[in-house]
This record gives sequence, C-alpha cells and structure tokens, in this order.
Amino acid sequence: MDRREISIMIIGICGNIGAGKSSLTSLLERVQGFTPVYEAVDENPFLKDFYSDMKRWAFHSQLFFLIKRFDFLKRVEDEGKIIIQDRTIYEDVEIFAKNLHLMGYIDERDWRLYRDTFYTLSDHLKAPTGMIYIKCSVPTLIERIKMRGRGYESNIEPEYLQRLNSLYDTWFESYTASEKLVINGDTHDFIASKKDQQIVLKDISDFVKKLSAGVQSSLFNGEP
Ligand SMILES: Nc1ncnc2c1ncn2[C@@H]1O[C@H](COP(=O)(O)OP(=O)(O)OP(=O)(O)O)[C@@H](O)[C@H]1O
Ligand SMILES: Nc1nc(=O)c2ncn([C@H]3C[C@H](O)[C@@H](CO)O3)c2[nH]1
Repeated sequence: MDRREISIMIIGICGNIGAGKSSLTSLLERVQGFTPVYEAVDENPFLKDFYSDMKRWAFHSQLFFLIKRFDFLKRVEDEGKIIIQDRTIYEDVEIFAKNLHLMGYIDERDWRLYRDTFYTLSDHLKAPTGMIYIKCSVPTLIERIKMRGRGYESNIEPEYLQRLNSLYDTWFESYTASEKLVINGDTHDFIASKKDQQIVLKDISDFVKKLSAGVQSSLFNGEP
C-alpha cells in the first residue's frame, strides 16, 4: 500500500451559488494552513454567455467546468497534506448539468455524452475524505450573489437557485462516498462575526479529527 496516498486528506466544500465556499476555503487556508483548490470561475469563457442564453450555452459551459475541474483535481494530490476543494466534481453532474437536462437545456444525446465523459474521467479520481455542505436558503443566496456583484450573475432567478437547492438536498442526503458535515450558512456569518467564525472552525476541526482517526485506522488495518 502506498503510504503517501493514504496520508493525504481531501475535503470537499459543496453548496449552491454564493453559499460561501470560496470564502470558507480561504478562511481555512489562512487559519488552518490547508491547501486550497479554487474553482476556475473567471476562466470559463462560456459563463457570461451561459447566463444570458442558458439553452444555447449549457453544454459548452458544463463541458468546460468538467474538464477544468478534472484537470485541477488530477494534479492535486502532490500539493499538500490537507486539501480543501472549493466545489466538487460531483456537483457538476449531480446538480448543475442534471438541472440543465431537466430544464430541457441539455438534450438526451448531449446528456448521455456528458455523463459518459464524466464517468470516464471520474474513474481516475479519488473520492474526498470528507464533504462539507454549506446549506443556505434562496433569500440568503440572492443577497450574497448581489453583494458579491459579478455582473453576469445579476439575472439569476430565485427559481433557478431553488431548483439547484432541491437537487443539492437530495444529492447530499444520498451521498455516501465520504464523511459529511453540514454548515448552516443562513445562521453562521463566518465573514463578519468572530463568534460564528469560531463556531464554524471548531466544527470543522472536530470533523477533521474524526476524518484523521478514520485515515489512521485504515492505515493501521492496512499495514500489518
Ligand atoms: N456565511 C456567510 N455570512 C455572510 N456572508 C457570507 C458568508 N459566506 C459568504 N458570504 C459572502 O457572500 C458572497 C459569496 O461568497 P463566496 O464567493 O464565498 O460564495 P461561493 O459559494 O464560493 O460562490 P460560487 O458558487 O459562486 O463560487 C461573498 O461576498 C462573501 O463575502
Ligand atoms: N452551469 C454551471 N455549471 C457548473 O458546473 C458550474 N460550476 C459553477 N458554475 C457557476 C455558478 C457561479 O455563477 C459561478 C461560480 O461558481 O460558476 C457553474 N455553472
């Protein structure tokens, strides 16, 4: 067994648009020294067009995100001990692409091609050791998206966020590939409130301890 492989811990942070994933990733980098992997948002040449015409650009945009995410993830394992990943590849397929398919913006043939591509690529990836879901209501998401002020997100409809939220809840409930932790993003302002920040950091630190115990025990069981 490769000792290096099991000594690395990957923690995914999942959640809807504006839930606070990048902010939490950056907090954990600053305070805990975790190695961050950020989403390639600004690099997506289709995103602006996607938000003005979802049907026209859905497939291109999904394919770009998928390839970028895979490209980042396949290189990540050499980069640090505890890796914190701002959005996971599961969300591409289980949330965003699935929603666009359900809305009729990705037709059956493209959906099959996208899923085949996803499964072929994801065969080469390790599941995260732990998954943290920042759960937020739609009004909170809208407020934060507005506050962040990315121009091309200004016409995101509450209904779109609600559809994504429903898919998130269903997917996270059935997700079993790793240990899970939920953070209530409506009630915990880990940006402006020191007290909330401490609560969230403590929850994550306990979660990491639990994950570390799992990694240690699999190391122990695997190495006579
Ligand atoms: N818990 C929180 N309390 C208050 N404000 C927050 C919280 N989390 C994030 N914010 C603010 O909300 C905005 C969006 O946060 P952030 O960019 O981290 O979201 P994200 O989940 O990474 O979004 P995306 O899915 O678009 O990448 C930022 O302006 C950030 O300062
Ligand atoms: N359509 C679509 N599919 C994805 O897989 C995906 N991943 C992220 N995004 C959008 C959400 C934010 O605007 C912005 C930052 O997360 O990028 C996506 N959009």
